[in-house]
Amino acid sequence: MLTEVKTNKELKADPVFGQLSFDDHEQVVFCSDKDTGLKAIIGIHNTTLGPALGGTRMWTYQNEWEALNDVLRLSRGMTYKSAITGLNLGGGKAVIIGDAKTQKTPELMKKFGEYVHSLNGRYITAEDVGMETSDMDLVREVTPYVTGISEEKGGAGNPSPVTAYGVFMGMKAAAKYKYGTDLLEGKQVFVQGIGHVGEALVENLVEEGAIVTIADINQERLEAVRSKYGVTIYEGNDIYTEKMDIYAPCALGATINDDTINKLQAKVIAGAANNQLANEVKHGQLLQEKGIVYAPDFLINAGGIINVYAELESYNKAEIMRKTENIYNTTLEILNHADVNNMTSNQAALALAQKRIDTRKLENNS
Ligand SMILES: NC(=O)c1ccc[n+]([C@@H]2O[C@H](COP(=O)([O-])OP(=O)(O)OC[C@H]3O[C@@H](n4cnc5c(N)ncnc54)[C@H](O)[C@@H]3O)[C@@H](O)[C@H]2O)c1
Repeated sequence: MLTEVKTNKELKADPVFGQLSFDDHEQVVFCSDKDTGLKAIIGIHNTTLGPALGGTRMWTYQNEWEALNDVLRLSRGMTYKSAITGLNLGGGKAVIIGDAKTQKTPELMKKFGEYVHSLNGRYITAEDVGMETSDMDLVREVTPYVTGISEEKGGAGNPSPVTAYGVFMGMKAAAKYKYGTDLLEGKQVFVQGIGHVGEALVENLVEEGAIVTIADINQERLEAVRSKYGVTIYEGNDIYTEKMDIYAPCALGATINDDTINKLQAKVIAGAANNQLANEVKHGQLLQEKGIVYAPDFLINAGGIINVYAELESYNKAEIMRKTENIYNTTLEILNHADVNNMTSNQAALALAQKRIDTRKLENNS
């Protein structure tokens, strides 16, 4: 085995604890297995409200820094998502470095499951980008600490349609706040990313009579969704400059950034992607100044976690949908709270979530 000592200059300073996104994570676990090619990172941000639950993402990260930053940002987001949704869950997330299309094997998934199991339930996994319910079924073979498994195996099934319904509810609430009506009929909505959630959102929007344009990097999916729902495929070069009422980011995060924010034509942003604001404080504030209503991502995309939580708490589909529909009320509450207290919607949502965590911490310590 070869090892190498690097100088301080060659080593980037404070790669884990020093990252801004580290934000007091309780635990970060690096998982590696030579035989299956597994390279994964599990982030456990906070377990005050319960075990850290969050999906596993498999993605072709440019480098390990990007993967680490992603898992830290995502697991922190899960803490606030569960807190604001009223679930007794903490925040965690996992990333697997690699191409889900070519590198994901049953052996790799089971090895990953063994790492999840080694945490004894402090972290419970589920699916995220690059994962299917069948992958969670494989993980289930080696650990009980997994949700999002198929209905045949006793799970609540694919959470994506429920996530999409919650996003739809959040979008309607944001429209109500901006336009005085939550009817989306006739509204120009751009859905960026028409994967599991994006497609189901398109279905909800088309049913309501919205004018939907879709964008994706996968041409096959674009054609399939167009022919199924009769929507328009975006053919331009820069979606951010297009005239639209509502922008629904349903691909990856950080699409609201220094580059895009000044071009954005939408009056409402409501989508499924996690961590849409590249910088929560700066970009949240810029959106507010531009009069763009931002429905916080971690608030409106909670349908999926409500769905998988049902597997732990044994509640039924009707209860899942009732809780998800309530995202409408919470979004309106947050937008009004932000307005009255002169804060951004993201800050208002974070504050409400943090309050619940702080209260529980006090109870736990007393
Ligand atoms: N699945 C859920 O229940 C759930 C729950 C909460 C949050 N989310 C978040 O919602 C987003 C979508 O999740 P999903 O399950 O639909 O994932 P998915 O992998 O099924 O779909 C993502 C889609 O985005 C497309 N895409 C990737 N990069 C793109 C780009 N630059 N421009 C346009 N399209 C691009 C992909 O081709 C794919 O079709 C993710 O950010 C995920 O973390 C999902």
